[in-house]
Amino acid sequence: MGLVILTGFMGAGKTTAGIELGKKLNLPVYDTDQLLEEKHRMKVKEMFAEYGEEKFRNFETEMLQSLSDSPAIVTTGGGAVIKEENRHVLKTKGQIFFLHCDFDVLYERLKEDTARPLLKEKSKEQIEKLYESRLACYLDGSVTINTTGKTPEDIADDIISRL
Ligand SMILES: Nc1ncnc2c1ncn2[C@@H]1O[C@H](COP(=O)(O)OP(=O)(O)O)[C@@H](O)[C@H]1O
Ligand SMILES: O=C(O)C1=C[C@@H](OP(=O)(O)O)[C@@H](O)[C@H](O)C1
Ligand SMILES: [Mg+2]
Repeated sequence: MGLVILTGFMGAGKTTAGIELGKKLNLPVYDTDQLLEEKHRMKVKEMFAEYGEEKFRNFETEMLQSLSDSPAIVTTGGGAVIKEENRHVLKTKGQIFFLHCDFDVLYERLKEDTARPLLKEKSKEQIEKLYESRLACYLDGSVTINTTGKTPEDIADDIISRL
């Protein structure tokens, strides 16, 4: 079976749906941001502030490479699939599901957020540009799950029906 990997833009509900999926499939759930926070003993936001995005991306690549391919749910950070190298690693370890969500819905979830460093001081238009620039990476090698208007439980059920 390998890993069941959730990707998608910030706010798509990867972390939340992954927890539901783990409960339903009785599998462990690993959130790569949480693993990085435990390993480096600081929040993602602090890693960006202390080391910058490039170094955070290197930490993220190391983390993805270190994942075992034993059955588990892996919820990634929204930028984990930007690098081709990372997409390749994920494809070899399991099945990738892209949680697609309409941008306006995502924006409503993200507009008050202060935990995600990439949103800081960005306009709606700038965030939408980032979303659009990443779409091809999310689509690469993945099964798309349309999440707009669905609960985390619905999303987990949809993923299970495609396993
Ligand atoms: N299916 C959903 N419907 C409505 N709100 C959701 C859904 N999934 C997640 N959320 C909410 O959206 C926000 C972002 O969810 P999160 O799981 O952290 O997304 P991600 O890990 O993809 O960035 C949280 O406030 C969460 O409670
Ligand atoms: O899209 C991104 O580049 C990021 C998404 C975040 O994870 P979520 O997608 O879980 O918010 C986190 O990894 C970091 O803030 C960078
Ligand atoms: Mg998350």
